[in-house]
Amino acid sequence: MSQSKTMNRLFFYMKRQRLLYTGLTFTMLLGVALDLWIAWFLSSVTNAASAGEMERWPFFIGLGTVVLLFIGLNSYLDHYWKTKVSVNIRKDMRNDTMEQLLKVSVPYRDDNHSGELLSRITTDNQAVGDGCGHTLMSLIKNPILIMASFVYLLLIHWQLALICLAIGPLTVLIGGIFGKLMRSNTGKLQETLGHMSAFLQDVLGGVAVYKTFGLERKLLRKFSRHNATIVQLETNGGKVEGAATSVSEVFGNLTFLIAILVAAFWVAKGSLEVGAMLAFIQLMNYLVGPFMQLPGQWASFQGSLGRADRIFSLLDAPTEVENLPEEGYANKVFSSLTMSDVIFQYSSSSIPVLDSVCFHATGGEVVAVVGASGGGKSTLFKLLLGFYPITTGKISIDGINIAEMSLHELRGYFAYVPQENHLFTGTIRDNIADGKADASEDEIINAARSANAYDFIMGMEEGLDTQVGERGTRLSGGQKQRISIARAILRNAPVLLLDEATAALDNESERLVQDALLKLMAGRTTLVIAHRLSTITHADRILVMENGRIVESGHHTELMRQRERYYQLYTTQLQKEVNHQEMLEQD
Ligand SMILES: Nc1ncnc2c1ncn2[C@@H]1O[C@H](COP(=O)(O)OP(=O)(O)OP(=O)(O)O)[C@@H](O)[C@H]1O
Repeated sequence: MSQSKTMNRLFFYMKRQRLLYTGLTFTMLLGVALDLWIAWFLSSVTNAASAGEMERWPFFIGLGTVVLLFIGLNSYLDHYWKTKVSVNIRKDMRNDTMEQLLKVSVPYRDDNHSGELLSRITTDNQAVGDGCGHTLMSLIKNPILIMASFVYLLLIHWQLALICLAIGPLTVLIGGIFGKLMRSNTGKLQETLGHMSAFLQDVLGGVAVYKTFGLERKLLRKFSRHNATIVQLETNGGKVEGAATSVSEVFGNLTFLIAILVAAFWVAKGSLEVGAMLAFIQLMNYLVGPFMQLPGQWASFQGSLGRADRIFSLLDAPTEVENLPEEGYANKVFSSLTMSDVIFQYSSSSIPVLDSVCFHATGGEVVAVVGASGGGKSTLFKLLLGFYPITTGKISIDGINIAEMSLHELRGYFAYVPQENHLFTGTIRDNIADGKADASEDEIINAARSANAYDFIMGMEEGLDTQVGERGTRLSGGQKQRISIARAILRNAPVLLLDEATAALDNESERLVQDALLKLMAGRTTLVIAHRLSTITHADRILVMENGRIVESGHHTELMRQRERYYQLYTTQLQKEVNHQEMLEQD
């Protein structure tokens, strides 16, 4: 994104803080005036001292005290308002980024690691906020202070003032060169930090795997590589900043020294008062100091613009919806679902994952989808949920093409129990209540009871208020599943999408989960991806999927009679279970 475009977009956020910026303009101008006043004060006191005018001392003391109070108050407001501007802009951007993260399409999420996206809302957001507060205000104040000091210097001694001004073009040049270098370095640094945070998220989420596989050293080595790149880029940044500072310091101090020597020469010649020379030195600080700071500040602001680019590229990402849907909405009526000749392929692949898929399900039916791994079963669910647009064919619910429905309306038909039950950090109550907005206590308890979760919840010290931990790590697999089922019960949507868990549970836990599922399925149309075929022998219809095609369809007995693909799958699995049982008995 071009720099002016980024600035324009940032300006949109800054405009909302116009009151604070107005206040900051006032404190900035007052700050400049107070700085100049110090120079004037220095000159007046020195000249009065040289002239022996001691009677003016009470006036100087009184004035100095009042102005000091002003300086204190102004400095407080200036600092506070800069921080407030930065905090407010960060808050607005964080909200927009979070809203966008919730709206982006599933394909976009497939292509972008969550850790990487996370850094946009954390470190990038921080840097942009800082850029719009302290850095930006210094970038505006410094040239004003430089100009005001220059005018004052002109009034004192125009030849000296012109010598001081020689530093100006040089600083602009340094700022231009180093600012560009800094922006490019910051961009690379952010990218690497993003990769590192993605890596960290993966590692922290896989504690059991890295501990049992002994991957600690390997992960540390990988982390060290990210770390080394960061060190390299930060060191480069330090070099660029250091070079900018040192070049501007050398030239700044050179100008300062030349001007002082020339001023002292004119004092010696009698064409400049000592007081004026002191004021001159003070003003030189206001002129040279800001000039020297400008390249660094400009470089830092460029860095913030680089971070803003990253946030805006996320804000521009394709979204599924314009507005976030209403919370916990579920349709109550459903009569039929039809998939006709659906062909679908993921953008990253050239082969269709689903190929001419057709099926029909009516209200109250249980349809099981079975087949070898990678056959396209989960993809079928993802298409029904509208996660990806289909390439060819049609999916309709109650006779309406889902492409013509809002995603909100479409998803209102479904309750989803995924294979890996995702619980959000919070209490058991919060997680169950996610099924329905404003669920009452009774509704939550009834859902927990129907899901066979109530007894174990009440057995816990804090009952429904028990914290589930990160992604539910404080609960067992079966407990998580039952909470997930309770959430789906509370949602009370007419179609249930059930991705049967492959993880084996012990017999008792399995019985409780199966019983909870039967209660959840009662009165609902259910599409179930089944991995253990023994659980779906009573399904109204079984679809056998292979390489993206439905190769067989019918009732269990019918398919067994045909002795084809389903028969093979079923008997193979049955044989495996028998072998497993025999092994256990021998042990
Ligand atoms: N987001 C994605 N992007 C690209 N390809 C994908 C994506 N998700 C799945 N696939 C591919 O699509 C194919 C079907 O995957 P899918 O998850 O639908 O299979 P499945 O039948 O549910 O398998 P399983 O029983 O192992 O869960 C696989 O080859 C998989 O690699």
